[in-house]
Amino acid sequence: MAENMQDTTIRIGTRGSKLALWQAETVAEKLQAAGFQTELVIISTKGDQVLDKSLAKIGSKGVFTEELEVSLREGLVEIAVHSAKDVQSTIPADLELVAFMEREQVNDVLLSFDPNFKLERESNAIIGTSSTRRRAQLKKFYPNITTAESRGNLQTRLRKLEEKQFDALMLAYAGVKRMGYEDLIVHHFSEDEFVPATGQGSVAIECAKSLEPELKKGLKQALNHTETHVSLLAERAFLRTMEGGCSIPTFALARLTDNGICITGGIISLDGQALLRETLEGPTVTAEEMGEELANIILGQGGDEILKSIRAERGE
Ligand SMILES: NCc1[nH]cc(CCC(=O)O)c1CC(=O)O
Repeated sequence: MAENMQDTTIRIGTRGSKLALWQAETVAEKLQAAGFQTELVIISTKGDQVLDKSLAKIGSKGVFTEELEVSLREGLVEIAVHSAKDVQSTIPADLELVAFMEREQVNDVLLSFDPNFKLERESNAIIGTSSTRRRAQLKKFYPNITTAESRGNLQTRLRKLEEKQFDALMLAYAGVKRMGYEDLIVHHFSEDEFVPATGQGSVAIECAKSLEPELKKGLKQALNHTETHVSLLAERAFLRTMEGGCSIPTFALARLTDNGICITGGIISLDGQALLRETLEGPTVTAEEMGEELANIILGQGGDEILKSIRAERGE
């Protein structure tokens, strides 16, 4: 790292939830190890403030990111830390994603306070989730399950589980692991059936395009995980081409293979009845093209109709 960077303090913008803080602190530690000074700046987002509506109903893009992006633009922070899953597929032209942190295990899990809880195919349990993707996938693969809305941060959702508002709570393994709730896991969903949301399990670092190039380089060196980055390029290109947004049940998961990169992605109708899913393999240099191609295949197979009917149902 350049000598003159040793004194640079990186102000890190983050949401205030426990998970967000864990992620921001992990970023801070990595930056400190690379010789930077750091400071956390907590910023509340619409997604933190509006808790009585589902994410699909809050609707606007960037529910968890917009206020952080404003702070970048106003020069209040040098970087913003996001769950990669929460970052819109197209970010504003004056900002950029400078790094993706190494991905955690990507699958979804079920949490319950009843250690004997077993998820059978015929289960008629009530499962808490606030994700349209998870609800649709549950309807498809576990048709007798009822889902219940569970907005709020992980602690709030666990309280709802404790109050027995549902029998089990469905979450990303990554957040559960980071918060130390692994003891409550009663089921791991397969990532073949429950293909995760784009970016699940990775942390994305955003900055202003105008940040000094040397500093950007230093940040990238300290924080970026190349394999994760390539996978997320493919997944985000898929999402961008699908124009999915966070409340549409699209999904995509890319992984590096011996020969290149493999991406699986698709879309599922809200009632779980129509599921489109395809896999492409190719060289890593074509990661983004593959994401786009995969989306075009899915759209051509009827994905465009599924998107249209979801938007019509919502009155968009
Ligand atoms: N929008 C909520 C959100 N954003 C990131 C995570 C978990 C961590 C991750 O997937 O990286 C979660 C909670 C969840 O889906 O269970």
